[in-house]
Amino acid sequence: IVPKTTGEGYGGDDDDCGDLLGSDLYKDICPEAEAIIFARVRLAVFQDTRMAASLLRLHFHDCFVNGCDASVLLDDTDNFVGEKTAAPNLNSLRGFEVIDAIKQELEFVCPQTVSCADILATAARDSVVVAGGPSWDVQMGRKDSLTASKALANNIIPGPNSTIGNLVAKFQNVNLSLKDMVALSGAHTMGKARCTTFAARLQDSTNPNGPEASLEFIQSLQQLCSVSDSSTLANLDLATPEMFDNQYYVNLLSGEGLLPSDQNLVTGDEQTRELVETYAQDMSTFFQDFKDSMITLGRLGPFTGTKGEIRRNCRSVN
Ligand code: HEM
Ligand SMILES: [Ca+2]
Ligand SMILES: [Ca+2]
Repeated sequence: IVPKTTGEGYGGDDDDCGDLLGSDLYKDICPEAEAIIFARVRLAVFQDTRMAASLLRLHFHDCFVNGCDASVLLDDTDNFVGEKTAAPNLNSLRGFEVIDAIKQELEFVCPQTVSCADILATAARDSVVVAGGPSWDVQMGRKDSLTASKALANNIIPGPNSTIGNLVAKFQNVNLSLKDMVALSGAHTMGKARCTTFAARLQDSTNPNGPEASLEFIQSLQQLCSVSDSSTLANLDLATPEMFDNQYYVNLLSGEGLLPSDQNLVTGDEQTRELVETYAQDMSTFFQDFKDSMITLGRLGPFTGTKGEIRRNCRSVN
């Protein structure tokens, strides 16, 4: 395995952070692990199709903050503040119970063997597969953190009103490229967002720099969000919200991206617009780039080496 060389503690080949150990780590020590995770993800998505989106996002919000170490799963306690109450996560992240159920079954079959961080990475992959997207081998061997950082979660995860410069900077901050950013944004081909996250779109039916959203699209959002209920949701992909496909990019080209940050991929920068055009035209290029970037995302360390552990319960340190 070639570790990604990075600075700032990301990448996992410095100090005692360890490294990923390959995709067949559990073959001998917990051969049922991947089948158990897949079955649980498939069941969860069957019961609630949005769960595929939610599980994918959990892995993203984990990896951005101190790497893929399941920090996002730690519950707050009287003397510990985790990441769950950070602005990008609060009243927004879902799927914790699915991860709990997977962990419980794995602890029964092979105690303290499969890390919560590896479960997150695998559940994210399986969610994409179940929703009709590409598959890839998940590199295993992440350890679970003993800590979390609410401050970092607040600062490092991009928000929905980010400019293109902001988006690129926040991805580059964790050593992900502009291309990774555009490809990974394709995750918004499924799932939902609250009205508060796209309020800026309700005003902006005429965008001087890019494709003009149809009045119908903007009006339907205005109507949806006119009810003052902070939990009202819209589909991130208005056409195929439950399918993992390249429709998200097609929507962007017709001005029908939901989040301001989504639409900025077309209006804000020539390089990102060209990638959007490529992915809108060619699903297989999108699938290839998406899985490459997911593997890169999943390699964000530290993998915490001797400092980490394999939690028995994903919500708390041992
Ligand atoms: C490029 C910068 C990104 C921004 C600004 C962004 C922002 C957001 C926002 C505001 C929401 C709605 C949250 C809510 O209303 O509760 C959302 C949902 C979502 N995001 Fe992102 N996101 C970005 C990148 C990503 C990436 C890289 C992934 C995964 C690889 C991802 C996966 C998702 C998914 C699947 C949902 C729907 C979740 C659900 O329905 O439960 N996003 N995102
Ligand atoms: Ca983390
Ligand atoms: Ca879709």
